Formats: sequence, C-alpha cells, structure tokens
Amino acid sequence: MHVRDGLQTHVTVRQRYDHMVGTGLVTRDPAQERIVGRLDRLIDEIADKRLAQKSSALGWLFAKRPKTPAVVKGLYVYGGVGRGKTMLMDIFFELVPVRRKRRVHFNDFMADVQDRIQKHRQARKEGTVKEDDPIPPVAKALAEESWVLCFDEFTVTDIADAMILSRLFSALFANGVVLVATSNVAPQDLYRDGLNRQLFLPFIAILERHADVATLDSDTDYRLEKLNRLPVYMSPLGEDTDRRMDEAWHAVTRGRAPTTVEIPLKGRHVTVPRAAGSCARFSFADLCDAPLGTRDYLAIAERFDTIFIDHVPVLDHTRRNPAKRFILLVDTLYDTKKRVVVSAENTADKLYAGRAGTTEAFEFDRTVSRLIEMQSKDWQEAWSEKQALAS
Ligand SMILES: Nc1ncnc2c1ncn2[C@@H]1O[C@H](COP(=O)(O)OP(=O)(O)OP(=O)(O)O)[C@@H](O)[C@H]1O
Repeated sequence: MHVRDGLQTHVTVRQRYDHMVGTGLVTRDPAQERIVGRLDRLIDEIADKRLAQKSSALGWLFAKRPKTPAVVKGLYVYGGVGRGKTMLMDIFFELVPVRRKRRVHFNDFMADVQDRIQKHRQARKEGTVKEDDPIPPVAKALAEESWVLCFDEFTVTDIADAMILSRLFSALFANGVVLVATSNVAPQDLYRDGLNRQLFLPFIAILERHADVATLDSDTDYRLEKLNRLPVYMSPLGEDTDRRMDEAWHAVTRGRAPTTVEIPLKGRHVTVPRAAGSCARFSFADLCDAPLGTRDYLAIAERFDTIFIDHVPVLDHTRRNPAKRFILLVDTLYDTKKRVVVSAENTADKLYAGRAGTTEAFEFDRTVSRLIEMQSKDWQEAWSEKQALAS
C-alpha cells in the first residue's frame, strides 16, 4: 500500500498483478512485469503532480512542494495482439489516483473530437464564439474534463484525424494532459502508408516528447490461448447454452458489433446474418433448412475462419434434406479445417436418431466422428497454427 498526502492510499499495479497471478487469473510474464513497473512509476509521478497542484491551490506551494516534474511523461505501449496491453492499461486506469481521467478507444475519442470541432464551427457561424480556430478551445475543454487520457488501440487511418493530430496533441499536452496508450505499432509506423504523411510526421515527434515508448514483447498471444480453451460444442439447448454461445461469440469477435454480409455467388447471394471480422454466425435453420448446397458452404468457408452454428436439432429420416445438408456442411468445414462452434440438442454421438443401417445413418456416422474430432485439442491447436502462419 502506498500512502499519499496523508489522505489517500492506493494499491499498486504490481500488487494487483501479483494478486491476479496468485489467484490463477493470469500467468506471470516477465515482459508484462516490465510494463507493470513503468505504470507504477507513472502513477507515482502523477500522484506527485496532483499533490503539487493541491499544495499550490492551498497556497503552501513553496513550503511543501515535492520534487515534481513540470510535465509528466506518459507511456505508449505497443506490441503484437493479445499480449495483455489493454489488460495492464485497464489496471493502471483503475488505480491511478485521479478523478478527471478518461479511458477511451482511440477511434471513439477522435470521433468525439471531430464532433466538437464541427460544433465549434457551427457556433462560429452563428457568432456565439469568437475564435476561428476550433482546436485550442476543444483541446482545453478536453483537458479540463480529464487530464489523464488512456487510449486503447492507438491507430491512425483517417486522413481527417491524421491532419489535426499534431495541433490537437500539442494543445492537449500544453494543457497538462498525460497520455497512456496501447497500440499494435510503434509511433514511427503510425499512419505508415497514409496520404500526405509528411504533414502527419510532426505528430510522431510530439508524441515521443510527451510519452515514453515501450514494447510489450511477450512470446504468448494470451487471447489465442484463451480462445483455444473455449468450449466449441455445447448441449443441450436452452438459455444456459445460448448464453455460453453468446459469451464465446463475444470472446472471438472481441465485442465487435456484427453486421449482415451478403456473399455474392453466381447470380445470387448467400446471406450471413451475423458476421464480425473472420467470424460468422448462423442458426441451423439458416444453413440447413434453407436450400443451400456445397457451393454456398464453400463460399462461407472461403470467407470465414470461425463458424458458429446455433440450435442444431436431433435429426432423423423425417428431416432428410436438412440432415443431408448438415452432412455436407460439416464435410466442407472439416475439409477446409475451420473452427466450428456449435450448440446442439444433444451430444454429437446422439445427434442422429433415424433408422440404423440406412445410407444416411452411415453418412451421419462420419459427420459425428468429424464433429467430435473438431472438438479435440489437436484440431484447435492445428487451427491456431494455421491462423498464426496466415497472419
Ligand atoms: N499473463 C496473462 N495470462 C493469462 N491471460 C492473459 C495474460 N495477459 C493477458 N491475458 C488475457 O489475454 C487476453 C488479451 O489481452 P489484451 O486484450 O490485454 O491484449 P492486447 O495486447 O491489448 O491485444 P490487442 O493488441 O489485440 O488489443 C485478455 O483476455 C487478457 O485477460
């Protein structure tokens, strides 16, 4: 426990991390521990600065002023996906002893900035504000609302954003803002192939002047590890299974909002009701009650790596066509080595309740065996390796 200005105590990032390791929530990772140390140092500096501000406000600035840097240098952490950058930043965000703090996805922040700029321009037109340049007042307002800004996924792809970043962040830093950010790229690689990049370049120098740059170069992609432990076959059907399917979907899509996608196929379309990145989600009815065929299944498999199928019923000879389509579908997903997440009325070995000895029953045996193999650890590992090679 740290004691600060006799009033406040705070748990350190290190203590929180050790606790998470102790309870088995995370595995100890030396690369992460290095970032933990830096985040704690930053918290100390921020706490000192806050104390200095308080002292100053109380008028005993000269008597009691602690050694405080005039400007606190933030931290920009970059590295591969799933290394734990966001997790560590979130711990920092929670623990940093500051009220005016904001944690936001970088894209959302920039959307907010552009919105405020628009509003300023409108107000200028209407004559309710005098300043022509929207950036200084927008930056000032943002800094007043929160002086510790934590950005998740710092990335610059939009030219409108790229062109204002230098001036925006110069103004934010001039107003005392401390930046903490996670990113998949080093500052020099931001907006790498962007239009008019030379106009963006000064931002990199400004960023590096106001934030230390650290890489989280852990060997493990923890997200992938976690996903590999996901249940991929859930039964029986019911609310509980639906909830677990939703959780798995949320985990693989990282909470992205799904959209409907139409895959064009000679003269028609295959509709994917829910798609997010390389993941697609269907119900059994979408795929097997509707009159789809091998070409449709192949088109789906070409486009997506992970396929969710909700509500597979127990099948028998009374539902011949859906059963046949399901056999085709599983064959296609098996041959193309996809990750398949299924909710079904019963376990794979009890999915066919038709007459034994018929052609369908024999074919279904193969489907069952494949479905079981696709649930195995080996299958999941092979899938991950394929993903790693592809990326
Ligand atoms: N040391 C660890 N042990 C176990 N799980 C971990 C560890 N570190 C992170 N995780 C888990 O791995 C997942 C990915 O972590 P996180 O989202 O923080 O990664 P990231 O580096 O921000 O990835 P991205 O760059 O893709 O946003 C999270 O679910 C997190 O809880």
